[in-house]
Amino acid sequence: MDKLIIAPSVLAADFANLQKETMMLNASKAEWIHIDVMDGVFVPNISFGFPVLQAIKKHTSKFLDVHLMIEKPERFLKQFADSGANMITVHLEACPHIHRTIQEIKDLGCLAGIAINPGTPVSLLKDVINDIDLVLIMSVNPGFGGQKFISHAVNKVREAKSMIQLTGRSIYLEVDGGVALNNAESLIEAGANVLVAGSFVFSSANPQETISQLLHLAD
Ligand SMILES: O=C(CO)[C@@H](O)[C@H](O)COP(=O)(O)O
Repeated sequence: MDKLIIAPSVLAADFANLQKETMMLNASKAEWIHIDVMDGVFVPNISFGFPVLQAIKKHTSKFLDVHLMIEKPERFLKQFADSGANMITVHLEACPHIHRTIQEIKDLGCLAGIAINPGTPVSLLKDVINDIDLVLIMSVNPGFGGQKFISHAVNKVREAKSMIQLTGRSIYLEVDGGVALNNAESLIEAGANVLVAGSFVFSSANPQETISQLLHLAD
């Protein structure tokens, strides 16, 4: 099995104490911090943008995994890269010229990821899989934290894993939405190597311990 990475989603953090929450993640075993950007158009919710990313960047050296749930993300790639993104993931459904968008992300010095919604087949990644660094399988319909995990995502992870193996390249396989101890094991078994967890981490009594528990599933 590849090494497992936990990427807590700060969408579920206490925004009034973002510095404290970031410090808590710094002291945890989470290697990445997941940043959910929503525009109220691609998804029916608005979260935050550059100032929040910059504020988090100021207090961490962790890998910042930026998930853009926005229409035409190519308009803002440079600002996200300049604000501290290490990975920029865009939605296949939101990009009319996906290949160009991937190239732009890479030219900015970031890793490039593609996310697909629960209703989007994995097979649509076939023509871009060789160009990307990460596949993000959404296990909820994007827009909100705290939703119920859609179990079909496990089959999609398995399918994406096979597609990745055929490339012979090392590509992160991430799952996002409703991830918790009761489904993480099946996701890991199916081939996921990055787990995003928002409410499960931040609503727990001991978020650092919860992150460690998720990581131990891969032992
Ligand atoms: O992108 C999204 C939601 O659209 C996610 O990153 C959620 O923020 C994950 O939250 P939980 O489902 O883990 O609470």
